[in-house]
Amino acid sequence: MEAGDCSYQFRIALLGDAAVGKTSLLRRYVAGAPGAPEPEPDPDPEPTVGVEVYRRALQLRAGPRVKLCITRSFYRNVVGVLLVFDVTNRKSFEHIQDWHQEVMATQGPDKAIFLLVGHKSDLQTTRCVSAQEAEELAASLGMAFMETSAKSNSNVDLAFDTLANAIQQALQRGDIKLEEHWGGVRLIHKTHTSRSPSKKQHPGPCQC
Ligand SMILES: Nc1nc2c(ncn2[C@@H]2O[C@H](COP(=O)(O)OP(=O)(O)OP(=O)(O)O)[C@@H](O)[C@H]2O)c(=O)[nH]1
Repeated sequence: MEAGDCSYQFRIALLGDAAVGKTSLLRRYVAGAPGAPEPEPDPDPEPTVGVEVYRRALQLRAGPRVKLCITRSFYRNVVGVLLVFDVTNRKSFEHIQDWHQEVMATQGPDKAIFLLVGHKSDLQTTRCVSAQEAEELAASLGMAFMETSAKSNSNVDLAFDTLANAIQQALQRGDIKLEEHWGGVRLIHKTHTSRSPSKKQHPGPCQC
C-alpha cells in the first residue's frame, strides 16, 4: 500500500465514569485541529445525552492519513478505546477494569487497541491516583498509559496520536484486520473513491 494512495478511518471511543472529563478532552482535541478555535473546558457542562461524534484528521507517522471518528459512549465497532479516569477520583480509577471488560464482552478480544488515560493532571494537589499505580494497571491490561489535561492542554493531541499510531502498527502487523462488515477500520483509496468503488476494497466515505 502506498501511503499517498489511501487513507484510513478509525472509529474510537472514550469510556470512563461520569464527569471524568471525556467531553472536555474530546472538545479540546477537536478544537486543536489546525484553524479551529481553542475553547476552555466548559466549567459546568450538561451531562452528555445521546451519541455525539467528533471528527479530526491526522497524519500517521508511517505515512497514511487517518480520519478519527470519536464518540464518548458508543463502543461497538470501534478499533480504539481511550479508557479515561480522573486522577482526583479514586473510584473512577477502580472502575477502569470494568470498562475494559465491558468492551471485551461487547465486541470480543483482540478487536480494539486501548490507551489508559489519567485525566485532569493539572489538579496535582488533589490527586489521589499515582502515575506509578496507573502504569502498573495499564501494564497488567496490556496497554500504554498517559496523563492529560484539557484545562492546561497537556498531552491531549499526544494521547490521540499515540492511539492512532498504535492502531496503524497493529494493522501492519496483522493483529487487527480490515473486515468488510466491521466499521472499526475503513480503508479509503483516494484515487478510486469518486468513481464506482468496489464494496470489498473501497468501503466508501465516513459512515460514523
Ligand atoms: N481541572 C480540570 N477540570 C476538568 C478537566 N477536564 C474536564 N474538567 C471538568 O470536569 C467536569 C466534567 O467534565 P466533562 O467533560 O463533562 O466530563 P464527562 O466525562 O464528559 O462527563 P459525563 O457527561 O457526565 O459523562 C467539568 O466540570 C469540567 O470542566 C481538566 O483537564 N482539568
